[in-house]
Amino acid sequence: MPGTPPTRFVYLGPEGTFAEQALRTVPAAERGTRTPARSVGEALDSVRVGEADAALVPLENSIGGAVGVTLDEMAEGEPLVITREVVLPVEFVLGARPGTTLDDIRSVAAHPQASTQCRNWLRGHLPDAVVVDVLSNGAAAGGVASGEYDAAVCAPIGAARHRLAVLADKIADHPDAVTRFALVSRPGPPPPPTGDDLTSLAVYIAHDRVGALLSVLMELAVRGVNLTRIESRPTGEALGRYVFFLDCTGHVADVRLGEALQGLRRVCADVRFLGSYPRHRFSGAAGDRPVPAPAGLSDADYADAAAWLARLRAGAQP
Ligand SMILES: O=C(O)C(=O)Cc1ccccc1
Repeated sequence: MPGTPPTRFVYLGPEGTFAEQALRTVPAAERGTRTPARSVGEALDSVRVGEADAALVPLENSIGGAVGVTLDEMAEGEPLVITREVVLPVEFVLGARPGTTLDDIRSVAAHPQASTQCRNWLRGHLPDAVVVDVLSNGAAAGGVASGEYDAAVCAPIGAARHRLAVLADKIADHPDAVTRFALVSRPGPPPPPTGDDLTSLAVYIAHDRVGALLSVLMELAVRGVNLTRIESRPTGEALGRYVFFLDCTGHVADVRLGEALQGLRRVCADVRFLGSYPRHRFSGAAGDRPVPAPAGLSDADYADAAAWLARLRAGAQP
C-alpha cells in the first residue's frame, strides 16, 4: 500500500556487502526483514512485483562513479522512487581461505567498482593474478569461501561473514572513498520536505533539437535550482542516444522545484521522477559536510509571485 512504512527489505547481496552494511543504518530495516538479492536488477524487481517493500542498492561511488546497472534499472520498467540515501565510507580488504598466502593467489574475485578502486594495489601485489568480475563484494567473498576463486576484494564484513582470513586491509588506492546507496520503493507519497533534500530525475531529450540539453539545464538554473549531479546513460536505441540522470537540490513539494519540474515536462521528450528524499546527514566531520545551497530566490519569493499572479487573474489590484 503506497505510503505504508516498509517492513520487507531487500538488498544487493549476498550477505557481507556494503549494501547490507548500509541497510543496517536504516532504523526501519532493523525492525523488518532483510533479504539478500543476487543482483541490483533482482533486488529492484522484488520491489516491483511486491515481494519486498524497499530495496537498498548502490548508486555511485566517489572514485568509480555511477553504478550503471542501477541507473539503467531505474530508468526502465515499472517506476520506482528513491526515499532515502545512505552515504557509507567503503574500505576494502583482500580476503582468502585461511592458510592462503599471496603467492598462492591466481584468481581474485571483485565487483568492477571494487577492482577499479584497488587497481594499483592489485597491480603492485598480485600482478599475475586474474581479476574476475562478480556482481557484488559479497559475491566475491562467497566465491572464495566456496573455492571458486583464490581471493576476493571485499568488505570487512564480507570476509567475516564468509569466514575468510584478511591477507591485507585498506587496499583501496583512495582511502577516503565513499559509496552512495539508495533505498528504493514503489511510488508513493514522498518523505516530507526537510529543507535539505534532493530530487532525482531521469530526463529524455529530443536529440534532434539543437540546444535540447541546454533547455533542460535552463529550466533549473533560471529558478535557482542547483544541479548536484548529471549522468548520461545510453538509452539503447542507437549510438548517441542518452538518458540524463539529474540530482537537484530541493523537494517536489517546493514551489521553485515544482515550477522547474513543470518546465522540464514541457521541454523534454519524457521525464521520470525518481524521488524526493532527505540528503544524507553527515557526521559533521570536516570535509564531508554537504555543499550549502547557493544563494538565490527563496520559496517565499516564488509563493509571493504566485499570489501576485492570482490577484492579477482575479482582476484585483496587484
Ligand atoms: O554493496 C556492495 O558491497 C557491492 O558490491 C556494491 C559496491 C561495489 C563497490 C563499492 C561499494 C559498493
